[in-house]
Amino acid sequence: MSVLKIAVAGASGRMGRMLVEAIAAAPDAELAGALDVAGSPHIGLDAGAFAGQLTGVIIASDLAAALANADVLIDFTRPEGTLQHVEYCAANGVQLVIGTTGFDDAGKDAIRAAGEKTGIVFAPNMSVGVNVTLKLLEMAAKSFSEGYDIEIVEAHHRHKVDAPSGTALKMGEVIADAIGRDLKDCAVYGREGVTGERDPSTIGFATVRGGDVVGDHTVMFLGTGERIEISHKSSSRVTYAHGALRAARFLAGKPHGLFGMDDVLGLKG
Ligand SMILES: NC(=O)C1=CN([C@@H]2O[C@H](COP(=O)(O)OP(=O)(O)OC[C@H]3O[C@@H](n4cnc5c(N)ncnc54)[C@H](OP(=O)(O)O)[C@@H]3O)[C@@H](O)[C@H]2O)C=CC1
Ligand SMILES: O=C(O)C1=N[C@H](C(=O)O)C[C@H](O)C1
Repeated sequence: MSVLKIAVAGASGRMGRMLVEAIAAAPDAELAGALDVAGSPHIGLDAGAFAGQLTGVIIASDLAAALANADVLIDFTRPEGTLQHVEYCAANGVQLVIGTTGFDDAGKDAIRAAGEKTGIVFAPNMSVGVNVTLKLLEMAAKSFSEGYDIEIVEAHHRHKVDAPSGTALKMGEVIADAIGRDLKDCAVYGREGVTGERDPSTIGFATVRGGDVVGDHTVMFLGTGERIEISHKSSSRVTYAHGALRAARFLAGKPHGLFGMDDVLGLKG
């Protein structure tokens, strides 16, 4: 069995810690590097220290050194950090699994361009459940395109820095595509004051932040006399970590190309 050598960016973060644990538990994967930002108090610690299971890999801030032995970098950090990593990986043939959310259009374009040089899986949510939910939403949206108002509600922990979540935005995009709308034209991000009656062509978003909510998403199709709700709730970040590992395995033998979790999970079409 060949062993996949994986480096983790944001190794001391909520997802980074979970990824280090998941890699340690996987028989076909090995932790090849652990990155964090220069100045982080976690630089110099063993990457497994948070889980009480030493890995022998020290958290460092030198990108080239951390990636020297890596086939793939798994990155759940912040857009500005991820984009630096993307540039380096594209130039040096390191594959990437990107879970970071909150990119602007220029950031997404940079990732698209990097996909011509190295293999990349880029998805705002790596859980199997959310990606199957996206398929359900595509189907539902086609049936509820007339006479139903569409609203997306998401809730996350108090530490989350971007809103709406990348998953909520992806849900909006999938629904808009399915019914021939452009999310850029029809999204409404929150309401306040005298808003007037609801425009039926819009897709509304509402954001809740608080406590330790791992990640909840509900799409409502609100009609006359009935309401359909499609929900996904994460109870542990392990589901994202396992999805990211599946994405890293999927990239083996793919020298370039930009892929989504629908490619990884065989959900396309
Ligand atoms: N696709 C998916 O399935 C999922 C995506 N996410 C996304 O992943 C990202 C991280 O989430 P989470 O782990 O909760 O966040 P955390 O804040 O817990 O962790 C972020 C990590 O990235 C590091 N970091 C911050 N800024 C930079 C930078 N400029 N360059 C390099 N590293 C940096 C942080 O270091 P320090 O602490 O020192 O600042 C920390 O180690 C978010 O965008 C989130 O939305 C989260 C869960 C699932
Ligand atoms: O920040 C998080 O925690 C999460 N972020 C992702 C998002 O923005 O959709 C995925 C998941 O919801 C958890």
